Amino acid sequence: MGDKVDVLIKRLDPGLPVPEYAHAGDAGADLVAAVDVELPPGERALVPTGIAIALPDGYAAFIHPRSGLGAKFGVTIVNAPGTVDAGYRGEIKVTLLNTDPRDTVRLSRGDRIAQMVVQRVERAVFHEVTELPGSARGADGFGSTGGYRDIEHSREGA
Ligand SMILES: O=c1ccn([C@H]2C[C@H](O)[C@@H](COP(=O)(O)OP(=O)(O)OP(=O)(O)O)O2)c(=O)[nH]1
Ligand SMILES: [Mg+2]
Repeated sequence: MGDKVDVLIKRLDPGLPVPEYAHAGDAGADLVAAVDVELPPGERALVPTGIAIALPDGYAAFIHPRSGLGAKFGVTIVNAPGTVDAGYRGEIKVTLLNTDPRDTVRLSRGDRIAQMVVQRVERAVFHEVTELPGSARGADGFGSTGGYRDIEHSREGA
């Protein structure tokens, strides 16, 4: 196990558990929904988790989707990964999105809906320049290295 960092946590809803890592070595601690949530196809909801935290300076927490919710039901997070700043003392909330075009997804209070990764973060000092140093990639991006030609892509009815 790597370094550990102490994070203060306040339960805003004593009926819910504090976040837990499911296994030793997991990067993300699971967050639960504090309320029942119904997500019709294509809809999103801002879901409270019942917790607030205080991270040390130099850290942030990132709210990532759970792969199982994504793979089984198409549920993801609109602003993934959500960023929780070290100075934020409000309730952590998760912007769930149902990407499934047909099925409504119903989640219950206490269901694990997201995972929180606590990381050390650097603060940049920005130095404005008129010319940036050269690099191997330069301005290439957005598929410049290829690999997309064999991907099938079509629109219904077209
Ligand atoms: O998934 C998220 C993302 C953010 N937050 C909280 C913690 C974060 O510190 C605060 C602000 O987040 P962000 O900076 O991403 O949102 P913003 O739209 O830029 O709001 P603000 O103008 O308050 O910075 O909202 C969450 O609870 N969940
Ligand atoms: Mg912001």
